[in-house]
Amino acid sequence: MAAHTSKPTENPHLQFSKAVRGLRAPLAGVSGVSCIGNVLMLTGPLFMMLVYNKVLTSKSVPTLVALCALTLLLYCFYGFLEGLRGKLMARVGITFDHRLAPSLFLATLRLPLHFGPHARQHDPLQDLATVRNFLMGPGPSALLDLPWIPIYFGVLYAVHPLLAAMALAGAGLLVLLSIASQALTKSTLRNANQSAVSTFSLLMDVRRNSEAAAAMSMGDDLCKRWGGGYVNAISHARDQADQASVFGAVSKALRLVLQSGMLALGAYLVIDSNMSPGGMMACSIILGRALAPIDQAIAYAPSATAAWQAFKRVKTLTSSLPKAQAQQHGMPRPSKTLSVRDIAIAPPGCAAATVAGVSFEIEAGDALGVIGPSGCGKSTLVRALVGAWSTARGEIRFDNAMISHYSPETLAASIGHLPQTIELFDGTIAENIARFRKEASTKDVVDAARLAGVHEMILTFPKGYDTPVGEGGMTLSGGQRQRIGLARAVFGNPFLVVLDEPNSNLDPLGEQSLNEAIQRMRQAGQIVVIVAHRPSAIFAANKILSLRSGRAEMFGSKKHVLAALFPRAGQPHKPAEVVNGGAAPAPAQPASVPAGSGASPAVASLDLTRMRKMAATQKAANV
Ligand SMILES: Nc1ncnc2c1ncn2[C@@H]1O[C@H](COP(=O)(O)OP(=O)(O)OP(=O)(O)O)[C@@H](O)[C@H]1O
Repeated sequence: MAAHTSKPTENPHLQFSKAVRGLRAPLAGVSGVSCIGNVLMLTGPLFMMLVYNKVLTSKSVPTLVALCALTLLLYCFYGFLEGLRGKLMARVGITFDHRLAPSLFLATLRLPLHFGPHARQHDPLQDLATVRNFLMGPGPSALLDLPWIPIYFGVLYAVHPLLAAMALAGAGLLVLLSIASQALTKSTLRNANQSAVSTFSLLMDVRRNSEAAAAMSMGDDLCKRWGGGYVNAISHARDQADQASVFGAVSKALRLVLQSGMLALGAYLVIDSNMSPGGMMACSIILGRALAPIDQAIAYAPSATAAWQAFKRVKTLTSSLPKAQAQQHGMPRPSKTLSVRDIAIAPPGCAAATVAGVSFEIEAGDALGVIGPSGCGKSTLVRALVGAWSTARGEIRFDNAMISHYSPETLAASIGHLPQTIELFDGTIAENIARFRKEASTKDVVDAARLAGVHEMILTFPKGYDTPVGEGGMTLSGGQRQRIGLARAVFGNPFLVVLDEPNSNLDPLGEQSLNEAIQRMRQAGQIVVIVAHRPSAIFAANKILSLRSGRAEMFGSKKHVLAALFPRAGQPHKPAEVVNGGAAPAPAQPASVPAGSGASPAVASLDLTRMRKMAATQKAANV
């Protein structure tokens, strides 16, 4: 059974259904092996019966030797089949995992974008591991033996109906015990899982923010908070173990009672001349064989329940993630315009929009500066522009085509993004710049680094482009991370490059490189969107979108917007092109913007003096 990996771009739900369907054939094979194995399990009782009834009565040593040889052969074959069944189940588990893991990895990436703060409740890859481990363990084999119980009962019935009745009553009791055990452990298991997930999330947060925790001596308090969830998870695990051991002990005792009861009943039937002593021994063994799968099912019930719950969680999650929309085949890479039409954006997991009523259109060669006070929605807007967050209303179009009509490959090649929090991944500088694309050439990586003005800086590292950046880029300084993040954003000359506060960690040299890079991208016919707090970041921009309280306040050429926002004394207030079809800027009370965020003036966070100076410089330079 060759394990093959799924195409990770497919819908996770589709991939899940495929993986489940893919289990059918191998499980049918394992059932076939189980079937032969269970027939072979009758070897022991038959051997015993023949020894008692034939060999002992005839006192024939050759018959005994022949019987022993045959039994040995059959047991060897049985052993081979058991081994084969175990190996097959291991491969079933691995194949299921391989088919789902890539799409569940992608689903994990999308969780925060879809569920927002509730994303931590899901850990599909951990759930997949639970299912895989169950499939690879002895649990499924025990379950596959269950359908054979009636056949053993049939054999007992053929020997004597009373034996079958007794076995049936015992099996019924064991099944009831198993159902009660499952019902009781189910909620304990769910609670244990929830506590474990929340404890793990906090642990990850602590690891990520260890500097702040250490600097402010938050360790003890964080430990108390983590400990609460941890103790909870552990006590759930203890409850579960307690329940399992009680049920296990009761079922074991019941089985022993049944075994002895069966012997007693057999002895009574022998005394009554209704059965031979060989038959009595054989029936006792058959009963043991008939009850073994039930016993095992009880033993494996907790892991089976955990695997079933994990399986259902993965199923629910994959079906709740948005499906990829139909893409138009052969859509070329965009090269002309970016149009935003009356969009509203709600953060993932939130019902209310924090940005609404934003419209603008920019063309190849434009650089748009997005300005406004903290919390006015700049990052929210650019997250929607790059497709990380979806829009609740309105449209974002590249060259007049909806963004969703482009294939993921085309979008990946057409969009570059430098987020506000620079997120580098554990790998080398070259790998990070190349976005971990295996097929990226060294030339493309160096070109991107040159464009971002970071090539010389990279060469100063002892290992140059092969320098490992560490987890989250921790071996680099903030400014170095930002400049490498810029190189990653411009890698492959994407049509749209979105930079969220790209100069927040840069020195003057870095800012100069940034502005030169923006100028070069404009000349190359790319579109650059820059979110800015510091005026120097929008030096190379030719258009400005001013946001206020989640609404577009002004949009137009930089000269006009800056003149409108910062009129000089005595200078006529020349209004910029007004958005929303000529309507006045919307009142500063958009949907659900938290109170207080609209209180500050539109560009209060920008340094007004520097901004005025810049407006004058731009006017002189006529940018
Ligand atoms: N993931 C989120 N979930 C819920 N609300 C969010 C989320 N991200 C942002 N917000 C809210 O949306 C509003 C806009 O936030 P955004 O980050 O877009 O502002 P910003 O203009 O980029 O601010 P800054 O200049 O400080 O970076 C804020 O009120 C913020 O509280």
